[in-house]
Amino acid sequence: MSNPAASRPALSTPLFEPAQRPRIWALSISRLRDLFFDIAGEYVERADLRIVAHGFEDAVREVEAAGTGRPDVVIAGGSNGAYLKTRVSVPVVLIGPTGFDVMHALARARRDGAKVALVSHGDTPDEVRRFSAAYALDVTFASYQSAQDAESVVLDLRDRGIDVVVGPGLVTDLAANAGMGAVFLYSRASVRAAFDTALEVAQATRRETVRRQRLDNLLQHLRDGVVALDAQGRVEAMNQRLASVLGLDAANAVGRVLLELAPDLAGSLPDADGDTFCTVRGASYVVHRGPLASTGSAAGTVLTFQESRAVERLDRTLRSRQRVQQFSARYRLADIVGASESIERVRTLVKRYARSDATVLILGESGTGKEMVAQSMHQLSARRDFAFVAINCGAFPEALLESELFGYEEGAFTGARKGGKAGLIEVAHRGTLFLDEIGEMPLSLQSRLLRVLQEREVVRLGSTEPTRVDIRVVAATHRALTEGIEAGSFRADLYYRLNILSIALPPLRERPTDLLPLAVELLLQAAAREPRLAGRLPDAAAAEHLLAALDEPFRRYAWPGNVRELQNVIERIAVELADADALPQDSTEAVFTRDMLRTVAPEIVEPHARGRKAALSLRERSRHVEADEIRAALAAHDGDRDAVCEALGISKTTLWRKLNAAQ
Ligand SMILES: Nc1ncnc2c1ncn2[C@@H]1O[C@H](COP(=O)(O)OP(=O)(O)OP(=O)(O)O)[C@@H](O)[C@H]1O
Repeated sequence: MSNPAASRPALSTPLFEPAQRPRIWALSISRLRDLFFDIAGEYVERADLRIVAHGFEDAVREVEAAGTGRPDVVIAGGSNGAYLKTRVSVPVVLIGPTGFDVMHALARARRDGAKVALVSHGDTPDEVRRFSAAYALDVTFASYQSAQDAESVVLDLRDRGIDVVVGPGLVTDLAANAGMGAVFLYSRASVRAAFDTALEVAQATRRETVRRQRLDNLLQHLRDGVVALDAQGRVEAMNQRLASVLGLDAANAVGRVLLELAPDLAGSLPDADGDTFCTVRGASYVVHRGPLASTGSAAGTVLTFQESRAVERLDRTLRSRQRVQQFSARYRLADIVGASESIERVRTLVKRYARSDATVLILGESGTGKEMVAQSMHQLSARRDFAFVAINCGAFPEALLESELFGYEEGAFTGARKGGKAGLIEVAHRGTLFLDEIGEMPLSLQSRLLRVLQEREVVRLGSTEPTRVDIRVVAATHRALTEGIEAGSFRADLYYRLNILSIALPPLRERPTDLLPLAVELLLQAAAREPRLAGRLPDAAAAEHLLAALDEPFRRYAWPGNVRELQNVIERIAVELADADALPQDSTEAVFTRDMLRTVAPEIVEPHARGRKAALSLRERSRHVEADEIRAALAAHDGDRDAVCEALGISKTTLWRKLNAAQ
């Protein structure tokens, strides 16, 4: 079996596709051309080879006229090669005679005549002189610099009695014309060596060209303006982006001093490596300066120009993203407990409205689960992968609510954070914005919110630039907004914008069948948080068994605080249960739990009993304890409400409510 790796070309000598073979031109107007033809056949597979019968200025013209079809490298000998080297824009490989060539040519010349001259372009190489001395050869050395020179050198040698001339093509052609003997200096080996070198140079040039093109492409694709400068501040490369910013032609800029091309930049570019702000033609840029090191030459500089606005926008997006992580919906539809007809209706509406993008108004007394419904709807909607942002419109003073909702630019007001801040409307982009207690929103903000709903754009405080937002708004209220409209505290047009779809949440007292299932679920949740209850309430059946005796007093109670109030009662029961040594296993159970209820919430068991006052004061006491705890946490967290909510495991709304409830 053949080994495929063996047939693979070595990496250092890549084989080019026919269309990509290096283009090599061999240029000569002398007998050198015959040698080119002789060995060209050996290279046709590896190069796109052309033998051109031109030399000197004609050859330069031919090469440059070829444009993109220009050779990658040219091969030439003698004075022609030296002439081309400084005049064509591609590398020139010179054919040089080997020591063997010289020896061989001189030996042949001696056979043809007694007096021999070796004519070389430029100075005669030292090794040739040494060789000739070592073998006591009687050889005259002569050299020429240009084609014109060559003729007079040859004629002079003839006049000096030289019989045979050894030299490059042009010299031997002239010698033959002058009736002298002529021995061509170059052998096949020296031409072959030149071809091999040309191939290597061409391949390296090709690789370099490809690399340069890639780099150039990369440079052109950058959204920032980029310029590379040499140690003297001259442009080595500039991308189109920066050329447009500076109003320059990128190609013409290369080789010229940047500050002469764009004098406006003088004084505003960074002096050392780092960043600075600079204004170009009315727009502000963040300019970064970095070193451009290259071996063998003084270090240059690379400057990148980033539009300040783009940096700001990016910063905004990043900040928003970070905040989005804090804004996610915890509740799902399955968390909504209850099998009553009214709760089933709520579930149906949540599912239906989740498919729509229209604004929803949720109506319901405090603690009926309005936020839970809003979160469930978000979770079921196509926006579920984006933020669910909730804000209690009654929980903040007007100025704070405004900056929280709409965000602000740096310097918009005293104390405005550096870099500004995205408002919650922006944070909710592509997600849901839940405006709790919308009825409490101050009138001035109602107008701004209305504009956001109409235009789907938000303008930060202190800014004039609107930012597009794609949000779904869900608002909630515990009081009839129509009353607010009549009282002049709520805008009618905003009400109609909000009340497109609506869900009314029934108070707990209107769905007595949900009481026990809710109590069971809440007790299991409380037990899960209470290590002393671990294992003592293994499942819903055990919890239901324990709470069954409370169903009847629960049904008689009005639950003004709805599910939240029930939650508090169950929480207290859980604490009592945790304190009790063991749960009763027999018929004393009902007495046990009712007694417990009487202790933790006497107002439920005996609504009109004397104990009510005491019970209320008990509730008040617990509220104060909670509020004190929250205040202590706020002090410990330097007033950072988010941190406090995180630490205490409560929502911002709850935090606000608990603080207010104890007032
Ligand atoms: N049907 C339900 N099933 C389970 N838990 C519920 C249900 N309804 C409400 N809750 C719980 O009651 C508490 C209050 O719910 P939520 O905060 O959603 O009410 P709200 O109507 O938004 O209250 P407020 O108007 O006071 O802000 C939450 O802890 C929630 O988990």
